[in-house]
Amino acid sequence: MGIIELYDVKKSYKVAKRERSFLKQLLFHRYDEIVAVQGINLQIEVGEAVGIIGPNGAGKSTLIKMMVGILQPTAGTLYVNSKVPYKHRKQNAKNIGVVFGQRTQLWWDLPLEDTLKLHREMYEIPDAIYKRNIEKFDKTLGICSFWHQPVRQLSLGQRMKADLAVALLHDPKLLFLDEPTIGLDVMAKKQVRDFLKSINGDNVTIILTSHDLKDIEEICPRVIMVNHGSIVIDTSLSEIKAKVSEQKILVTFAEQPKSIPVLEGCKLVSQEGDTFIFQMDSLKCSFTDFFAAVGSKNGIENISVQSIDIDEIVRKMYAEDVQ
Ligand SMILES: Nc1ncnc2c1ncn2[C@@H]1O[C@H](COP(=O)(O)OP(=O)(O)OP(=O)(O)O)[C@@H](O)[C@H]1O
Repeated sequence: MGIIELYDVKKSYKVAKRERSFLKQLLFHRYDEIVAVQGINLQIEVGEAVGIIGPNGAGKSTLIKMMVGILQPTAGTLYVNSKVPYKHRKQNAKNIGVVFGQRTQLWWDLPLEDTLKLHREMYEIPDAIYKRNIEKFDKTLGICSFWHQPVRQLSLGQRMKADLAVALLHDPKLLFLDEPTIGLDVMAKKQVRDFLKSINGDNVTIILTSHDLKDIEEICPRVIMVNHGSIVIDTSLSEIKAKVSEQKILVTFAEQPKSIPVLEGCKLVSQEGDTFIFQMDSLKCSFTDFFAAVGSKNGIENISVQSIDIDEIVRKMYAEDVQ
């Protein structure tokens, strides 16, 4: 059995319908139904690191909230650690860690030290494990350098590190993260990503949602793309990249080009200084065709090929509403 299993899970929200007249609004309580998740089947095994991506409003947070036990599915069955999360919220909480980048579990006016000690009491963490974990988090995240500072004084990066320490203090085997690197600088992002990779190496299963695809690319071998409440892709980012047949060709001409030929499957997209940037679909146009057409009209000084950036690929997939 997987650590997470979903069978035809659905979730819809009821929102009060806005009536045209105030009287109608007062007298009738009518509702609209928003379907956030529609019939998802999914299995995640122990030790996996899975990235959940999708455009705004796709249903990612709703999906995670059901796994965490905050929300009850409207239909279908969902198991986390063989338990139904919303029915066994306390027990589920003992086995999972949760980090929501936009919110914090830390006590705002207390130093980090006090939140961690409170957490130790709540989760009945033995002293030896508490000590071992604090040492580990200090070594990897440097938490002791801001140990005595009230949380409200911490920088965003320090707060995220503190949140990770709190979420993992009780040694959960499953960690949920929603936008863990939002607002962090490049150094802090790297530290958080390295840390997550290392705990995944220690067999902690990771479920991560992020709009920063570098998080996904670095941490998650498996990627699930959600759109309109359904899973539209379940694969790896390298698979997604491999399926994309488009490439960027950067050309510097020996002198100002006389004319740029029109070629099927290849278009000039921009120019940066002396460099002309073409986008070529290798299914429609070969490199030889490109070279023959463009190079025969103008002398080429330098040419290089770049694969399309992952952000660009996924942005395009969202825009095309992939099915
Ligand atoms: N509490 C709620 N009440 C009513 N509708 C909701 C509620 N929460 C979410 N929704 C709706 O459900 C749909 C899915 O929302 P959800 O927050 O799960 O998407 P998301 O993929 O996490 O989006 P984002 O990337 O912007 O965080 C959206 O249409 C949203 O408006």
